[in-house]
Amino acid sequence: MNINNMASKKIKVGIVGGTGYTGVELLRLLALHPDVELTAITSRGDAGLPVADMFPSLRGYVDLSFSDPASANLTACDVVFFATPHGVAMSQAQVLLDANVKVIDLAADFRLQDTAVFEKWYKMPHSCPDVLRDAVYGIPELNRDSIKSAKVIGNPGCYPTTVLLGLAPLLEQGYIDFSAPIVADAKSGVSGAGRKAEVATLFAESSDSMKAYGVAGHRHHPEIHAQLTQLANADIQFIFVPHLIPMIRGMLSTIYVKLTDAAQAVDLQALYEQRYQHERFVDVMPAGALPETRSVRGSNQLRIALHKQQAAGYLTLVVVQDNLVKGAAGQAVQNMNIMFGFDERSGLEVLPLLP
Ligand SMILES: NC(=O)C1=CN([C@@H]2O[C@H](COP(=O)(O)OP(=O)(O)OC[C@H]3O[C@@H](n4cnc5c(N)ncnc54)[C@H](OP(=O)(O)O)[C@@H]3O)[C@@H](O)[C@H]2O)C=CC1
Ligand SMILES: CC(=O)N[C@@H](CCC(=O)OP(=O)(O)O)C(=O)O
Repeated sequence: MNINNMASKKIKVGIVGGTGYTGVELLRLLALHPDVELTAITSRGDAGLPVADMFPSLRGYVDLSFSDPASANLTACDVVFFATPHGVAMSQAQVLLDANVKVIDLAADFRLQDTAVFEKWYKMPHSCPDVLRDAVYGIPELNRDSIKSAKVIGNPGCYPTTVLLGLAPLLEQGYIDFSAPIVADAKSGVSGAGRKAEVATLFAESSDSMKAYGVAGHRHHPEIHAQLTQLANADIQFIFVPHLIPMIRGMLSTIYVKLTDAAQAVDLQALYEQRYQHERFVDVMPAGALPETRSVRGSNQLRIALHKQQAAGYLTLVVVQDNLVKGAAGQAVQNMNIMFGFDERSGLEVLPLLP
């Protein structure tokens, strides 16, 4: 599609992996997007099934049926979202790019520029390093200008979005004392693990319990580390521990940082408010507020609160988001809006659901 026509004409959108949690979340957001025509939604096992038969929440809004990924007419789209496991998008990206189709991958295929690091953590070779080189890491509040002209977006992991947006204002000003490691203690609802059947996410295993996991190493550590290093222009020590908690959606990250002497004389609350004042989807709450995951459920909002820590010189940040929205599908739609010159808020002005 010619970029000059974009304001008037709907773009054709394909979703590979329409039966998973981020896939159905993309459908929920895109079904009401004024500039989008849903064109192809894939499933390997349920090709031919009307989407609304699997997801009654979409009855009356999505009248397409699933198509098999091998026969779906994805090259007729303007953009294709991959809401699939790691490794799927990179196997198809070049064919789509050759057909002038933009790609937004919700998995990790285009997040890590260092292919050796990707291969170590994802246990597979990277099949298209050339495409990766031109891909943009899709956090609009940090990379908006690059996203505008991107053809391929590596949509961030859910945990990294909370940590990076939580720390960006301090890193940009050089206000973190790197003599102590940055610590991020993060919690996710079970939808973060996807819809596929797994013992760990069975009701009886996860509904009345809480656990840390990936303590020895989680694949979001190198993703966060790479972005922090870039933002800080310095190598930093970073400790990250994710936890699974008994709720369906939502993510809360508590981040502990040591401040430089200079930062301790600064009004950091004012710094954060100023840094994010024009960002529709980042809310800096009043100093000392206690953000709750239910305050963002179903919305693309991410909320941050600053707390001066009892230990001298430390700051604690509490960040919440919905892992399926700002942590995945909502951020992907925000990226699409920027890539196609739409209003960044289109399809995303959804209020959080409470209670
Ligand atoms: N859940 C979350 O909170 C977040 C997830 N992500 C990432 O987004 C991606 C999707 O996650 P999520 O929706 O939770 O995962 P799900 O397990 O819920 O869904 C995966 C989807 O991929 C499809 N699929 C699986 N293998 C293939 C394949 N080889 N070719 C084509 N389609 C395939 C499945 O459909 P079918 O079997 O019908 O073909 C299904 O629709 C993952 O990479 C995940 O890491 C990122 C941020 C947050
Ligand atoms: C609760 C839970 O299991 N969460 C997932 C992270 C979801 C996500 O963002 O994953 P990707 O980086 O794989 O896209 C996990 O820790 O594996």
